[in-house]
Amino acid sequence: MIDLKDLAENPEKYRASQRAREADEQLVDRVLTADAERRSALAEFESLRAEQKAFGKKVAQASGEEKQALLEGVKQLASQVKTAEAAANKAQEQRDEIAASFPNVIIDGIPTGGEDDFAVLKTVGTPRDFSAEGFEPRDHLELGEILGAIDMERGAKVSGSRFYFLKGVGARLEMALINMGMDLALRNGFEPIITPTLVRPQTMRGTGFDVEHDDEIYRLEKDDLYLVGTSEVALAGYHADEILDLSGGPLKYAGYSTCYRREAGSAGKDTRGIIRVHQFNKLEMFIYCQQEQAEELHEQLLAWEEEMLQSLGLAYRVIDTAAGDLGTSAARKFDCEAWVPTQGTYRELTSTSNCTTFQARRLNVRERVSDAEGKSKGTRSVATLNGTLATTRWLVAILETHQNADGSVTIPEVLRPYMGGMEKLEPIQR
Ligand SMILES: Nc1ncnc2c1ncn2[C@@H]1O[C@H](COP(=O)(O)OP(=O)(O)OP(=O)(O)O)[C@@H](O)[C@H]1O
Ligand SMILES: N[C@@H](CO)C(=O)O
Repeated sequence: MIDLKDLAENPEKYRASQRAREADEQLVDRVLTADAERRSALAEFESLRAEQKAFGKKVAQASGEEKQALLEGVKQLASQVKTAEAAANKAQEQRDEIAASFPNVIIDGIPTGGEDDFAVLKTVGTPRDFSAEGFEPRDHLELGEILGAIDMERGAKVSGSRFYFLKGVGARLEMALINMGMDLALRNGFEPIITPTLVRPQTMRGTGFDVEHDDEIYRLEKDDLYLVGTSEVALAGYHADEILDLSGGPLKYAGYSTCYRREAGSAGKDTRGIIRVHQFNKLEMFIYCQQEQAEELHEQLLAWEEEMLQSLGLAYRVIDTAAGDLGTSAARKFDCEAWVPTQGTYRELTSTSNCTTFQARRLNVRERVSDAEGKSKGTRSVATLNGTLATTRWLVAILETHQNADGSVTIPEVLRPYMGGMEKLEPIQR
């Protein structure tokens, strides 16, 4: 949820944000109008309530015929108060609904426009030149099959398209990657956490998902529960309706979960292998912090993602996502895209978002504030941030980048301790 007081005081900032997102800037005026209507309906209700109270006193003091006459007025007033209360509640609901549809206000200076208007912030590492090495690289699925690591056919037999089995060294490689990421997170003060993957609608909505219209989300109708596409959802809901003590620094969680995505808008896209699947695993960083710390911690999240990518020997670039591709909750988002040799292009492996106070407002996560003398000044919203530390999709870049002409794959050194010291994945005999 945006800060409605700030919107009322600085409407132009919100209009500019909407323009940068290529979204409807008139939404600003609709929120302002809905808020004015809410205030006026509330004022009408309160004034009638006051009148009703005063009238009640008058009736109590009256007697006989005068009282009988006044009682007629009591009935009439009660009915007016009821109508005004219903109108005030409705106006409040309408204001809340329209305000909830307003996306986060962007951080000044990020690229404007849509999906293709990102800015490349840097490119790190050099893509491996297979033609110079004299062999044609195999794609991750071919490698996965000859290594006995990925089985798409049986995935489709059991669950349908975009499902797969990770097995043998494939299963081990993913676990190794997650454990390596978890160790990095632990070194940097994150608390490991395994989250629920089914959440209530209010948790989804609070995180910024439009459960009524988002086709990406799997829903369990009978139970009114949603399967998460990222543990960010459960981690954002974790401290809902709480007042946090951030005096000792930010709260940092490293959440591990399976993620589910319908990929409804991706028909025909990435149909081969495990780039775009309905179910994958992810290690997620999630931070609750003071508002002033959010931008610096966002850079830090990006740095941890880059540390993972670099230590695995992957070539990648970092992009600053354009406003129109941020999603509802983010004010700024950096993606890291790793080079995928057989696609001759960079593909997204990580995404880190600064959601400023947007999710915290919706989920009512606050902290206490005090003045310089330590006198309490009430509470205010915290900021939230998230970032990907490892996912199943990383196997695509790792397998393709580190493959050898004979179909084996050299395991990056940093992963070896997590794979019992193994140095190479060897093709299996079938
Ligand atoms: N359908 C999917 N299959 C496998 N991995 C995925 C999928 N969707 C997302 N991921 C992984 O989760 C990370 C974070 O998800 P995010 O929501 O940023 O993806 P996205 O923007 O939908 O990415 P893309 O459009 O490239 O699928 C991605 O960087 C990727 O590693
Ligand atoms: N939760 C974020 C970062 O992983 C996402 O899914 O994009």
